[in-house]
This record gives sequence, C-alpha cells and structure tokens, in this order.
Amino acid sequence: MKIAVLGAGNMGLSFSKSFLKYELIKPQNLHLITRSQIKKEIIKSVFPDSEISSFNEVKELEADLIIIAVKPQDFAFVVENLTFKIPGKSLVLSIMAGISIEKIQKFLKHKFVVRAMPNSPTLLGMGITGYTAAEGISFSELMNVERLLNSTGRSVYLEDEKLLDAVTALSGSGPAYFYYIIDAMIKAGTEMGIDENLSKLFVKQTMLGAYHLINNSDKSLEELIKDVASKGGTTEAALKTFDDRVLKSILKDGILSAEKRAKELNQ
Ligand SMILES: NC(=O)C1=CN([C@@H]2O[C@H](COP(=O)(O)OP(=O)(O)OC[C@H]3O[C@@H](n4cnc5c(N)ncnc54)[C@H](O)[C@@H]3O)[C@@H](O)[C@H]2O)C=CC1
Ligand SMILES: O=C(O)[C@@H]1CCC=N1
Repeated sequence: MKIAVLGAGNMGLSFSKSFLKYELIKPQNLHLITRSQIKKEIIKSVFPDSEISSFNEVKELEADLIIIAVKPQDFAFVVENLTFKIPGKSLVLSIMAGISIEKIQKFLKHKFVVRAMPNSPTLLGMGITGYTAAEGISFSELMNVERLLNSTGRSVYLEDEKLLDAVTALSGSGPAYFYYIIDAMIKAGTEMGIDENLSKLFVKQTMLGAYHLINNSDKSLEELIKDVASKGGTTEAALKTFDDRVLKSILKDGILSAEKRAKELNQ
C-alpha cells in the first residue's frame, strides 16, 4: 500500500510516524507533501527513506490512500492549485475539521472519501478518532483504514457524519480543554504559595491518579465526587463556587461553540 500525506504538519506527521512504527507501511511507500521547499529538509531528516515533495512539484501522484491533513482554511487553495490527478481508485482520508464528505467529493471530483477526526494524543498512539465513510467504499477498504487509524490509538466508526462535528468539539479539541483546566489549577497552586514546578507535579499526578480511578472503579462520577467531598469540607467549598459560577454550563457552552465553528468551516 502506498500512502501520500498532503499537509505534513503536526497531525500528518504524527499519523506517518505511527504507520511506520507499527510497520503498517514501508517508509519507501510513504510520500509526504509539504507546503514549502524549506520544510522538506527538516522532514527528510525525520523520514530519511520516504519521498518528500513540496506541493507545487508533485505532477503525478501514485498512492492508494491520500491523507488530507491541511487546515480546513487551506483546502480551497489546495483544490485550486492541484497539479496532479487523484488516482481514480485511491481512497482520500480527510482529517480536516468541519469539511464534509460531500464538499470534499465535489471539490476533488473524487467519490471515495473517508472523513476522520483524530486528536493530538495520536502522537503517543493514545489518540481517539471518530470516522465515517462515503458510500461505495468496501468493508475491507474501510478495515484497512481502521487498521491505520488504530496505530494512532482507538477508533470508532460513526454512521452519522453530522456527529463528526460533535466529535471534533469533544475529543478533537478536548486535549486543549484539559490543558486549560490543568493550567488554571497550577496557577491556583502558585497563587497559594507552592513553587510552580511543585504545583505542576501535584496537579499532573492528581489528574493521572483521578483518571485511573475513573477507569478502575464501578462508581459513577457523582459517587467519585462524593467520595472526595466531605460534608462541610474543602472540596465542597470549591464545588459550591464552581456551581455558583455555573462552570459546568460554561464548559458545555464552550464545547457547543466548537461544534458550531466546525459547521461554519464547511461553509
Ligand atoms: N491539531 C489537532 O489537534 C487536530 C487537527 N486536526 C485537523 O488536522 C488538520 C491539520 O492540523 P495540524 O496538523 O494541527 O496543522 P498544521 O498546521 O500543523 O499542519 C498543516 C500542514 O499543512 C501544510 N500545508 C498547507 N497548505 C499546504 C499545501 N498546499 N500543500 C502541502 N501542505 C500544505 C502546512 O504547511 C502545515 O505543515 C487540520 O485540518 C485540523 O482541522 C484534527 C484533529 C486534531
Ligand atoms: O482546533 C481545530 O480546529 C482542530 C480540530 C480539532 C483540534 N484542532
């Protein structure tokens, strides 16, 4: 199998590394396409045995799978300036936020499109990807794509493409929400007089431990919260402030804004 990655940025390169790590393709069968000439050298040093090209020098593309990993805002430029033909039988796998299968099919004049939404922990093989596919793609082709996606973490097939915008808002953007909350906690620690490095340690280990408790307990989240929050104690005081300031609803509204933005990106 030959794979071309159009847009060798954070996600495109994370995917490529995972495919090679799990020997799902040979390095010689990987073709990375960058925007500029300058980036080619840097990418070549990380992928010495793969083909690296800049976008405007690709005149012919030989690939069974073409991964589109440019920003949604750059997709129109890609379409308008494409100097090569998408091979008729190849699959296109888009990880662009928001852009629908229908739009990709129309712009690329190509039927076989799979749309996926991964997230940044793919870099460690700990990502989660939701994906869906256009009609006409066979089960075995889809399983091939899933095997590739699974090298970056877990993957979930979704029948309804509309849910991909929700997945984008939930798990695609999700790591940033988590960092945001961690950052707020670390800053609270330093404000109370704990050195920043120690505050980071306390918060990160707390999140790690709490994550494992969620995963290894039969209790619901409410019960786990109750286990920590003693009557009249410190946790209760914190949770009361969160509730008074409707933090949960603010977080939910933020996530719904991300979903709305995903839909706007398709316009
Ligand atoms: N960063 C994330 O956590 C996630 C990103 N995505 C999606 O993945 C896509 C890529 O995102 P990132 O990797 O974060 O962005 P990035 O900016 O790191 O990568 C995009 C790459 O595309 C290249 N590019 C732009 N125009 C090009 C062209 N005409 N030809 C070849 N290369 C071109 C850019 O130079 C850049 O290296 C986006 O569509 C985003 O919506 C999806 C899930 C998570
Ligand atoms: O922020 C974005 O638009 C992309 C999609 C999900 C994560 N990053």
